[in-house]
Amino acid sequence: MRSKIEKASKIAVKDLNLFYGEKQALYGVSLDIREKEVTALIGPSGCGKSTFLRTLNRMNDLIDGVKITGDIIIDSENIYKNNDVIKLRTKVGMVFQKPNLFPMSIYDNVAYGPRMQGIKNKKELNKIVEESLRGAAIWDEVKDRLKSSALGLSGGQQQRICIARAIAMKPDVILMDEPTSALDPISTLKVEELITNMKKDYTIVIVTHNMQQAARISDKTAFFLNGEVVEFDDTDIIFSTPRDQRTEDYVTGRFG
Ligand SMILES: Nc1ncnc2c1ncn2[C@@H]1O[C@H](COP(=O)(O)OP(=O)(O)OP(=O)(O)O)[C@@H](O)[C@H]1O
Repeated sequence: MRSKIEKASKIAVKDLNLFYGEKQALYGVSLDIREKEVTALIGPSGCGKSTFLRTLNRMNDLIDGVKITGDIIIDSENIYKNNDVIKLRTKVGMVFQKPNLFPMSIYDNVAYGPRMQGIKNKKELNKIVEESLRGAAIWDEVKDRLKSSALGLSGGQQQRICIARAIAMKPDVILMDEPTSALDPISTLKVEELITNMKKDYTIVIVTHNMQQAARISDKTAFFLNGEVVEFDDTDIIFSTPRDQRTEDYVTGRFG
C-alpha cells in the first residue's frame, strides 16, 4: 500500500498527439503532473521527450507544420484554447540543455524578463535579481560581480543563472530539457541539489538521459518509447518494480 499523500494536479495532459508535418511524434499521451513534485521524462533518443516537454509551454508553436490534438490543462485552463502564449510562458518557464545566457552582465540577464514585463523600479529589480539568484543557489558566488559578463562564468554557474532567469519570471512550473548534460559531475550535483530544493516552490518537469539522476531527484517518472508513454508512476516503482517489461528492459540498461 502506498503511504504517500498525493499532491494536487497541476498539469493534466489528455490524449495528446503531435505531428511534425506528416510525421507523428507523440501518440495519445495522457499524464497527470502533480504540483510541487519533480516529474522526470526518460526514454531512448528520439522517443519524443523533448517534443512532449515543449508542448507544455507551446514552444512547438514556433516550428512550422506542427499539428497538435488533445488537451493540456494547467490550473483548469486549456492552454491550447487560450491564446495568451506570453502569459503561459511566464507561468511555465524553461531551462535548456546548454546555458543560453545573453552576452550581458549577470544582473542584466536575470533582470531581462522582469524589465520586459515593464518593471523599471531599480529597488524592485534589485530585489528580484537577488531573490532569483538566491533561489538558484548562486547568490554567494556572484554577488560581488553582478555587473560582470555572465559569459565569464563556468558552465555550471551559467546554468544556475539560467535557472535564476527562469525564477525571476515568478513561474509556477519550470521545464528543464537535460539541464545537466553539458555539465561536469560536481556542477551536475549542485544543479540536482538545487532542483530538489526548488520543488517546495515549483512544479518541475525534467527530461533526462541519466537514469541515476531521474532516480535521485524525481518523484514521478514517465517512460517514453516511440512517442508513447509506456509507463508513468512513482519513480521508486519505475526503477524497482515496473509493470511493463519494456520499462524494466530500459531502466536496467538492456536497451537505449
Ligand atoms: N522540428 C522537428 N521537425 C521534424 N521532426 C522533429 C522535429 N523535432 C523532433 N522531431 C522528431 O520527432 C521525434 C521525437 O524527437 P524528440 O527530440 O522529441 O525526442 P527526444 O526523446 O527528446 O530525443 P533526444 O533524447 O535525442 O533529445 C524524433 O523522431 C525527431 O526526429
